[in-house]
Amino acid sequence: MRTSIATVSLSGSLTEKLTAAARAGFDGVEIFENDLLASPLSPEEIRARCADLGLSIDLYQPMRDIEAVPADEFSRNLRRARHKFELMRRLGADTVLVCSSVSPLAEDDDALAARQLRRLAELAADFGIRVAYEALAWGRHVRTYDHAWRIVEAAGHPALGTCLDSFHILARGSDPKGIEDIPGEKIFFLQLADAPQMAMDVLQWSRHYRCFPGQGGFDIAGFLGHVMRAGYRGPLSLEVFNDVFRQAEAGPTAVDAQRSLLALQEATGLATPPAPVVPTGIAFAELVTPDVEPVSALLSALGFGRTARHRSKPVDLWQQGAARVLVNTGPAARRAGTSLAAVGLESPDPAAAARRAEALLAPVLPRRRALEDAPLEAVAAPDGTELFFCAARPELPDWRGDFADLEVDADAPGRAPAHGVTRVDHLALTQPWHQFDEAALFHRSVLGLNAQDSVDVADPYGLHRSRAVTNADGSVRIALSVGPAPTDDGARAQHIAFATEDVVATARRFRAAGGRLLRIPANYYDDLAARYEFADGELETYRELGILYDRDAGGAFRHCYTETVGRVFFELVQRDAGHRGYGAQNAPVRLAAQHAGRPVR
Ligand SMILES: O=C(O)c1ccc(O)c(O)c1
Ligand SMILES: [Mg+2]
Repeated sequence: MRTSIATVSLSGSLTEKLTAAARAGFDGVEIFENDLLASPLSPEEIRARCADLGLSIDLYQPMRDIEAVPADEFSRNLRRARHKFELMRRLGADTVLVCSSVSPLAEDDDALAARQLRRLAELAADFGIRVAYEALAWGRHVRTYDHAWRIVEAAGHPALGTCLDSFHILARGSDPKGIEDIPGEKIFFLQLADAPQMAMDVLQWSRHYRCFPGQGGFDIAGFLGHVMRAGYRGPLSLEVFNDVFRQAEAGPTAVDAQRSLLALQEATGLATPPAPVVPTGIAFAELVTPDVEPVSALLSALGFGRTARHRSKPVDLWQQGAARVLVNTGPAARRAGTSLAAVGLESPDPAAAARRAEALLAPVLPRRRALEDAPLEAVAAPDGTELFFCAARPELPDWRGDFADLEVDADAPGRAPAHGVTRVDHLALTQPWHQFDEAALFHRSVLGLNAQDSVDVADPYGLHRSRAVTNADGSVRIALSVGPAPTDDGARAQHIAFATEDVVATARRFRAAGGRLLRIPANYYDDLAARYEFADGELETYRELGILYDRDAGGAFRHCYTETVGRVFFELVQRDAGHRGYGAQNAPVRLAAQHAGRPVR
């Protein structure tokens, strides 16, 4: 279907918004009046710019406080409307949105509203314009879509129809099934927005927290199903008022928006992009570092062995059990400092995974490879992390073949789980402040992972939000989080959590090998003692080592942390099979301990 986006959803000047919308593949736009008023371009120039960019102007909006008012007020409203219709003619826009009145002058009189909207539609028809009447959730008298439709029906004019906006309908808890009773050709326009579930004033909710479909808590796919069954054939248009998107760069926001519509159309059967190929494991995590000594020291103390070296690049493979860490000291390291730059995802079909990613607008990365290297398909996540799709099947070319084995003597740490690390439990990636919702949608739609609920985590200097995305059996877990300060994205922490079946034993071996664990305050253990009953000596052991403890219905979660190198630190995790969390309970204590251990900012 045709896709459209309201200019209010993107940041920047009108020109920047239009350019971003066109580049992201939108077919049209809703021009918001404020964007036009603030633009130095004339309506004719805006029209020409849109035409050059291949964008149609699908809607002009909003026209406010028109209907159900005293006669003298209404004649002033008609005068105002005539001005706007003349403007729309210059702009080449043929549909205007009229939202239900919030004016104290408006009367609770549907017959009057219908008569005046009919009069407005007659005037609009003279200009070849259609009027789409929308119920604002906070309208003075008209707040529901069925009420707005009753008035439109009573007015009975061909140039008057209704505009359905998913936010207004779902935020009020209206049953969207009744949409199917509206004739499709009378639904003149459809606006889509999602929002996180919140208990707050609906106007504030709408003006600050709307997000793209799939990023909030509404069933937008179910909603769209009703609209399609009603027979609507106009564009799918996004109208998102959001404090973060207003500040973020328009280009990436527009791509995020288009991705949300692709995923939505897939969910409603309106489009069939290549199916998701869900990753089946973490093949490797790749660190880049200009400072290889502390990274090597940490990995050695954790029980990893340097088992292989890339044949043509300055990249070493460190391994323990099925946990593999690539340490890259090449040019990227000098740019980025020590950071987690790439993740190898085991994929049952890497080529199909890449096709899916491309169809969902993930930037496909050039294959940087030497002649003999396995051709790895890779895309960039919103935070810049490179995701490699690695063959999980032995008969396909494998990244591992690019590495030549190093001599590892029988007793040295290496492939055997020397200190008890068996695999990667999860990766934790702090996102740039404005990309949290985008990141969750990206990992769900591009990779086919499931997103868990978002949790708030208090840091001494602000609030973090964290949301995990996982595959069904938990062999791929990525914890996405966002830090407190909008400008403070210089130090976005990242960590790799390694699984062990005995965190106490692994932690002890780590310490014996010279590793240092993050110190946790005694108050934390006093609180643990109050909350849980432990076996004799168990709590004392945790206290001694700095092991944190959490529990849910599925079992226990025990974990501890190493010191930080650059942006990166490591975690050791002992997870009972049924436990689904990541120690969110303990994260404030961990964050405070990490702040205490180094200067803040
Ligand atoms: O917040 C508003 O006023 C507003 C205006 C126009 C719309 O289409 C809408 O959904 C909300
Ligand atoms: Mg709207």
